[in-house]
Amino acid sequence: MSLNIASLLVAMTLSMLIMAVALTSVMGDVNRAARLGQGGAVLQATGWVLLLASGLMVPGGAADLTLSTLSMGCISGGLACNAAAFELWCGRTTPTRAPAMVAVIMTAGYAAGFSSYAFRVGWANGLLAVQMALMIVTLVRRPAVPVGRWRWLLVVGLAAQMIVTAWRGVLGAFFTDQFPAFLTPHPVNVAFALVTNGTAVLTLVGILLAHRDEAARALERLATTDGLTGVLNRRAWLLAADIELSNSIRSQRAMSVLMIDLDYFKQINDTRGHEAGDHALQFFAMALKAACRSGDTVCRYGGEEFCVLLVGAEEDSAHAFDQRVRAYLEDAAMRELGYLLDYSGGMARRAPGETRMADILRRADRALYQAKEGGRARTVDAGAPARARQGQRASMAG
Ligand SMILES: Nc1nc2c(ncn2[C@@H]2O[C@H](COP(=O)(O)OP(=O)(O)OP(=O)(O)O)[C@@H](O)[C@H]2O)c(=O)[nH]1
Repeated sequence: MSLNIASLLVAMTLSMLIMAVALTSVMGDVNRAARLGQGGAVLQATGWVLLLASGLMVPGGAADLTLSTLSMGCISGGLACNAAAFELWCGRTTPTRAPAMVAVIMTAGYAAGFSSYAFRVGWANGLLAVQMALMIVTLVRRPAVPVGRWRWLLVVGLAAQMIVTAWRGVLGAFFTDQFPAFLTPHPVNVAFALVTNGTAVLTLVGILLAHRDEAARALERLATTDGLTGVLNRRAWLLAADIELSNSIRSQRAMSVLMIDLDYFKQINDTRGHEAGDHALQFFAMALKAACRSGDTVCRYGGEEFCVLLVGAEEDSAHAFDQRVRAYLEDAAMRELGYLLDYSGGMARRAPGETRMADILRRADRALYQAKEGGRARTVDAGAPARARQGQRASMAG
């Protein structure tokens, strides 16, 4: 039986090692969260190798103390890495330090109390169970970004591992005669080896799925946002605008569009360089976003052209938006860019019965052209025709 638990632990360690190596080699170039996940897998596998190696040393000797302490540091450090990885994947940008602090306290306490078997087994397993509880809390809390159902799989695995780990600690600390050595074939020890192995597999699956989720999100971001300014690109904005147009028709809500073209932008590029031009575009996109209310959407329509969809905005609030942006530019452009930045704008609103975004945009574009023709640095309001043309009404009915 003692051979069985030893072989179980060796098999578990081997599979952890294989998974850690596979994980680092198949994932390629990865972000911080995935690196932490890989680091966690490598540390835990190393911890178990060291723990098994410590069993070959003279019990209680210096080598046993060193290897066992290092193994505890690796195992709990690995859990702390995984906890941080899961937090990042759940969209929390600054992971809590609690799991890492527990790892440090556990390893230090383990080394200090190593001479007492009951203490070190109770202490180490108790605090490892606390780390698992912290990871469960991380995964159960509502994520800040959409996360797949994989996290519930991990929660179940971690909960099982936490229970057997805590139970193992209680046995070692208070019922030492039932669990007098690392390889004692107590059912809880066997369950511990099996569950730890199962959770390691689940963690690997979780890491890969989370990595896939994140790659999908990154792809979506790339496909929908403008790389330079971070606002929506034209395609994504037009999709969002169509949805908003339907909402606006259904709820009889107003909707305005402001089409913007920066004035004399070519001069900025020509006199200050392309990088300064890029910086001006970023600054301007930020100014537009800052002036938006919740629900409004900004896009880079192309080159130095932007479009803003003002949800629920009648004439007054659309003009107020335009004024806010102009006031901000007047106040901040010189300070931030070292020169004045201005724009021409064309504004249009949805007419009653109007169902095509293209028609609203066409009016806004015409108004923008008039603003340019009129001397720039102004916004022309095309307003909303009293009612949509006959053809538009027909297409609505169809
Ligand atoms: N730096 C930078 N310049 C860009 C980018 N996209 C377009 N441009 C430049 O924007 C300039 C637009 O020039 P024009 O269409 O003549 O417009 P303008 O100089 O603003 O003149 P008006 O619109 O008539 O006031 C061109 O020089 C483009 O190269 C970009 O991503 N970065």
